Amino acid sequence: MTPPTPQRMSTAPKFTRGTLNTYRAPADLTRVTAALHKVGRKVALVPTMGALHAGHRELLRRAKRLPNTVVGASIFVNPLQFGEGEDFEAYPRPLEADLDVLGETGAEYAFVPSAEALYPEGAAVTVHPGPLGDELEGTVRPGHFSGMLTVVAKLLNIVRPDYAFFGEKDYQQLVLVKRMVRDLNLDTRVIGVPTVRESDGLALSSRNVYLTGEERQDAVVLSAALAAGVHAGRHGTGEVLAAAGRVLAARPKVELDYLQVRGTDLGPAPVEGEARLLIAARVGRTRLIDNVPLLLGQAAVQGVERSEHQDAGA
Ligand SMILES: Nc1ncnc2c1ncn2[C@@H]1O[C@H](COP(=O)(O)OP(=O)(O)OP(=O)(O)O)[C@@H](O)[C@H]1O
Ligand SMILES: CC(C)(CO)[C@@H](O)C(=O)[O-]
Ligand code: BAL
Repeated sequence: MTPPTPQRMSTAPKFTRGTLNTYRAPADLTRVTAALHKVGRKVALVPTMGALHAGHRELLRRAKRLPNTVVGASIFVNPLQFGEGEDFEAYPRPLEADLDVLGETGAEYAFVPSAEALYPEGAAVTVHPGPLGDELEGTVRPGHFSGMLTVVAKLLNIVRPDYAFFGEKDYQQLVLVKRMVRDLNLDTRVIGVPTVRESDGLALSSRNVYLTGEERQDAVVLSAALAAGVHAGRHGTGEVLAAAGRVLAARPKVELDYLQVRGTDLGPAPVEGEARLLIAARVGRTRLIDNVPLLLGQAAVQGVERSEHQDAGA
């Protein structure tokens, strides 16, 4: 039997772009993915806030590599994760262009709910992120991670995806989503995807469109500082932060919110081994975040030796 694709389902999609069907009502999409599961298909979800760029395309591309899997994305600018004075109203919403991108990448469904459809009675019951929700991004954006986890929990319950893809660019988000899925026994495998960057190192972000020409040049200091930190990994956390700080000092207009070394689970940094270096800063009125993996202590020396060995064609 040929497995049904969403466009052959009884719930009528709003319109079609290539193989893409767009659903606005949560119940319609739930019916479609349940039917797909019944015939043995897997489902992958890429949650987004739209304004799609090459970072999102990479998430979709990775999802498309899965066998026997129907891939789709949600586009929803979630009011619950924005604080007062943040850019909820200004956030770019180029829906038609986004649906074109999804069609081009071979996505088969887009979930584009309204706020009324997702929160018909408001949001009285929400997900509590635990202590990590108040650290790093949480210190600057109180309540952000509760709002983010609440909408992600809802999306996972509506779509029931076997796989959900998240970018490492929002590393704290990725760690918290993984933790929520474990702690609440949600039946989805969360897959993290490395950050896609511009050729000068700037992490792609929907918010980059806010930057003026001069700010765009300043913004490169975030990834440059992280690269300097990684380079200093063998000397330990103190030297990592000092090296990154020296690079940041060259762009005094960039205002640092935080620069921290943490463990890969965002617990305290280890003395030795795998860690994460995270940064958040304001460039003009735009707030940007970035992070990279790094090796600390002797592990960094061995890491360099290993990659030199590989470069030598061993
Ligand atoms: N440069 C990138 N590389 C890989 N994944 C990314 C990148 N940018 C965003 N993502 C991922 O895409 C998903 C949707 O993110 P979102 O729609 O908020 O885009 P964004 O570019 O991160 O926007 P924002 O400016 O709000 O941070 C998230 O999982 C996010 O981590
Ligand atoms: C995961 C997400 C779609 C939830 O609104 C958002 O935080 C994002 O785009 O990273
Ligand atoms: N990309 C993370 C979502 C947010 O900044 O609200």
